[in-house]
Amino acid sequence: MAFHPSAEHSSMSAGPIPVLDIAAALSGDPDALEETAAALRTASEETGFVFMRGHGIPAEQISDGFAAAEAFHALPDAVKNRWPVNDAMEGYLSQGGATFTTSPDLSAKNRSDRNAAFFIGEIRPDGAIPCPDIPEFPAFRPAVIALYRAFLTLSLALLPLYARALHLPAAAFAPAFRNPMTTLRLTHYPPARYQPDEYGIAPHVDSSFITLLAQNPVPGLQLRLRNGEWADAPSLPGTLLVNTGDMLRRWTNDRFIATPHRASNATAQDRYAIPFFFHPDPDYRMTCLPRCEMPERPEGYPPLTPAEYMAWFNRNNYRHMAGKSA
Ligand SMILES: O=C(O)CCC(=O)C(=O)O
Ligand SMILES: [Fe+2]
Repeated sequence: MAFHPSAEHSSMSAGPIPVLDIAAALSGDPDALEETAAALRTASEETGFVFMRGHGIPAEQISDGFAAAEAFHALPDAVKNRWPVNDAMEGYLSQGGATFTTSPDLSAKNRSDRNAAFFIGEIRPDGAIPCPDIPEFPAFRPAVIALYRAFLTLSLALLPLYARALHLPAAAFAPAFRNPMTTLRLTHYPPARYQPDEYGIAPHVDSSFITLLAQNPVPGLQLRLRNGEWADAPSLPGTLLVNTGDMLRRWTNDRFIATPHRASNATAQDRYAIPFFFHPDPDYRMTCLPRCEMPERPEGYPPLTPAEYMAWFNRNNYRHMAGKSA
């Protein structure tokens, strides 16, 4: 792993990915908020991925999440299929159920993605997290709920940083995230020998505003740099890997980039991944953010709601959603 510390924390990077310590900004120090937001602006304009340190989520909560993912996927199919993935994208999607194709320039003719995933969907208006209780595995629900809540709390706490990174008032995003669309995904990539055009997860950009990805001890994630080359994401213990999704890219009129990425498991061990996808409220109309106007597209993209975006995204990526309109 290439790791180049320097005097300025804002200019550290791990391989191609900048490393940002967010602790001081999250503590409410206004100078730290500005300094960290400036570094986040550069990372979001140039890389689209950033390792965040000082996020405050205990390592134990994350390792409990990985243990839950591993134990869930080890359950017999008959147990996992008690919660087949539904139209709200909640539940178990067995291998063969998805081919990521919403980025057609990246993945025109892919085979099915070689992963299975369990999706824990939207938090309910009363605050409940829709995670099933698995009698065969009682630790599952508490571990998943703790991690979901930690990721949700952190995502909300990052909004002032993203707002300042865009030169907006710190509270600018608050009205768009009153009841955010969020999904926690527990993915299993078994060891595999891949055919051409076959991946653990095919090249794609995430649908999200941002995605938080639990730091993964097993390699396999690659991102496509702006020069077109695919680079390995290094492992950086104690951090979270945060990337800009397509909604934030579109909302900022391409000022922040959504970087294509893909994952495969070429190791001899099982690989698990835990991304948390954070979107604005389903019915919030995203119109071009102030200061993101550009001469070639002065009004930005046409207004769009996350619900409309997700209907398109799910229809095109997941077999059971094909042909569904909302
Ligand atoms: O497996 C990984 O490391 C990343 C997974 C991913 O990109 C996704 O689920 O959207
Ligand atoms: Fe992704």
